[in-house]
Amino acid sequence: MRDGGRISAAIEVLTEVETRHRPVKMALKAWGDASRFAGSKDRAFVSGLVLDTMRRRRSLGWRMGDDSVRAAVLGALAFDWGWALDRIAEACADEPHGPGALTDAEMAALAAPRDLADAPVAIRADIPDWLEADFVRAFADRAAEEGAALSARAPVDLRVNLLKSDPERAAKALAPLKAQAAGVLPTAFRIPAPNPTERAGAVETIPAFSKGWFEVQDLGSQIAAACAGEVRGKQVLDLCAGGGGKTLALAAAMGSTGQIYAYDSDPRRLADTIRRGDRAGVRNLQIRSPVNPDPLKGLEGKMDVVFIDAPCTGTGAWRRHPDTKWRLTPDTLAKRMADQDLVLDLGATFAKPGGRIVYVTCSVLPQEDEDRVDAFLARNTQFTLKPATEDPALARFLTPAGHIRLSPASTDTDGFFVAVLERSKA
Ligand SMILES: C[S@@+](CC[C@H](N)C(=O)[O-])C[C@H]1O[C@@H](n2cnc3c(N)ncnc32)[C@H](O)[C@@H]1O
Repeated sequence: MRDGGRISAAIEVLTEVETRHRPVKMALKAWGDASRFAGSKDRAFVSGLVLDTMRRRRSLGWRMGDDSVRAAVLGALAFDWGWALDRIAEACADEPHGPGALTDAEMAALAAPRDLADAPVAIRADIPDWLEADFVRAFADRAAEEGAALSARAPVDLRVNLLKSDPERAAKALAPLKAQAAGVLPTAFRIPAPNPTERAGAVETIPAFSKGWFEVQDLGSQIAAACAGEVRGKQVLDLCAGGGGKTLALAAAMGSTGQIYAYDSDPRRLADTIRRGDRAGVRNLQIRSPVNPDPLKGLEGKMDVVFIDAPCTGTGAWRRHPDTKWRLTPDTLAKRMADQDLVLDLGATFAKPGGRIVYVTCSVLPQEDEDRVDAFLARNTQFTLKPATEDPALARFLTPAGHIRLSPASTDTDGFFVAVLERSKA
């Protein structure tokens, strides 16, 4: 495909997403299925342009002085991809597949865009208006900067699985992917975000991946799992195990000692945990599926650690799922907050005296983070707040209140929140 056709395809997909409220993944797949002539480079171009436009949808509209999909796509080419005006004009005017010649207004906007510094915080942060107050509450005068960082492309992070490998051997295996040690944790590696239109190296194609030497896991998620502290020989319940990202990190930290129980209210999600656990060489995992009666029977009051990777709005992962940013509603946020209260109260029943709850969200919204913890502590007086980590390497991420708060702008990770709550010994 020529560039004009690719740009038209991106406009078509985004229009589908915005007018018919289709998830971007589905709209891209539908376009791909209907465009058998499109090669892998075309597909990477179109999906890259669609996602980059979605990431900065509002600020692109502001800079172009035009909120249309077409203007935002043209803005993404100019301001994010660094295309010169001539190149954009030529591609757009390319008959018969280009999206049509640039108008005078488009040329003027591309040549001299409006200054983003004059825009309201929600536009500079590239967030819906209704979330501006929450971002200001979370980040004060850095709200726009944090929102902008959540609108960038994300790197691919990997966790070396110590049950199967070690950082030195994994580094050699990962060399073809240009992965570098990420710092902070010795097991964390990072492949930088690819340039626009470039395809990221496929981690799954490295032979060491099928051998279970490493997992794809954001550094923030790895730090959150590390907040469980010393887990060797312990009884650990991963109450919201989902596809098993944290379960596997916890199991590796346990070094096949003690016992880890993985539960999720959605049994389909646990299927991945079983498969991934096998590949990773995990030997101390018990799946507690809700398809069985009373799946958590026998664990009440016995756990050293109850890990709660709570259902949340996922605002901290907007770099990876930019369409969820525009689909989020106050109603969904309220539902997630109710879910969080529920899983915290449920989790409390499994902590033994002196045991800990590790409460994690991948959201930066205080209503899902500090507020849920405060509400829990008010309801459950036998729990007290502890510093979220005792690891000196992670202490720099602690807030004055003792929580961990991570975000792309401040810690170069996805957005995460961690709080540790300890049950009294009596
Ligand atoms: C953030 S995701 C978990 C991600 C997973 N821990 C990982 O690292 O890959 C939250 C999970 O909570 C589960 N969930 C929601 N409500 C729940 C409940 N009441 N009890 C247990 N799990 C619940 C969801 O099905 C979802 O899989």
